[in-house]
Amino acid sequence: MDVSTVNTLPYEDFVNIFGNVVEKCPLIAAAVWSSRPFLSLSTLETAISEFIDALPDSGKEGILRCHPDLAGRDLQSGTLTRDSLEEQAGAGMDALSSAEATRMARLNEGYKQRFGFPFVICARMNDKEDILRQLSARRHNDCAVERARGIEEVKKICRLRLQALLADASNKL
Ligand SMILES: NC(=O)N[C@H]1NC(=O)NC1=O
Repeated sequence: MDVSTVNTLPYEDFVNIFGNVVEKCPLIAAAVWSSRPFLSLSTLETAISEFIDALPDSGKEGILRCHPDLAGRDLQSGTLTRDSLEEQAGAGMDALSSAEATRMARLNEGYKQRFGFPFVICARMNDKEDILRQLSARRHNDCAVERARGIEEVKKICRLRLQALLADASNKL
């Protein structure tokens, strides 16, 4: 699907297609629809990024809270979104040894208790070892640093999801 097709989409279709580029935050797609026409994929990405940046800290934390834990309850119970499942499986989150799974669960819990939102990282850009290393290191940061860091990761996830959607010929309307 090319950007000129995207610009012709009524908001219902736009939200159906782009509603999960930020995990479980269709409101963001619904909001940036007003910024059409987009000159390119990167203009759409910039509109999303600017919308997120304009949110108060509580809104940014809300976005982080819409993300499932890595190797967490949703993965185990099969309730991840399709995007998230592909990303987590690609990083080997569905094939952790029991020692790794225990370590991940303990670190995720500690992180959430400290910050009140989950550890977020772009799983497509990291393998299992990177994820465990970064989770272990980032839990010592200040809350403001982690809020900003998590949002940077959300934007990376968003960019890769957008690229995949626009590359997918089956999205040609
Ligand atoms: N918590 C967290 O980072 N979740 C995710 N990251 C990613 O790339 N996909 C996710 O579900």
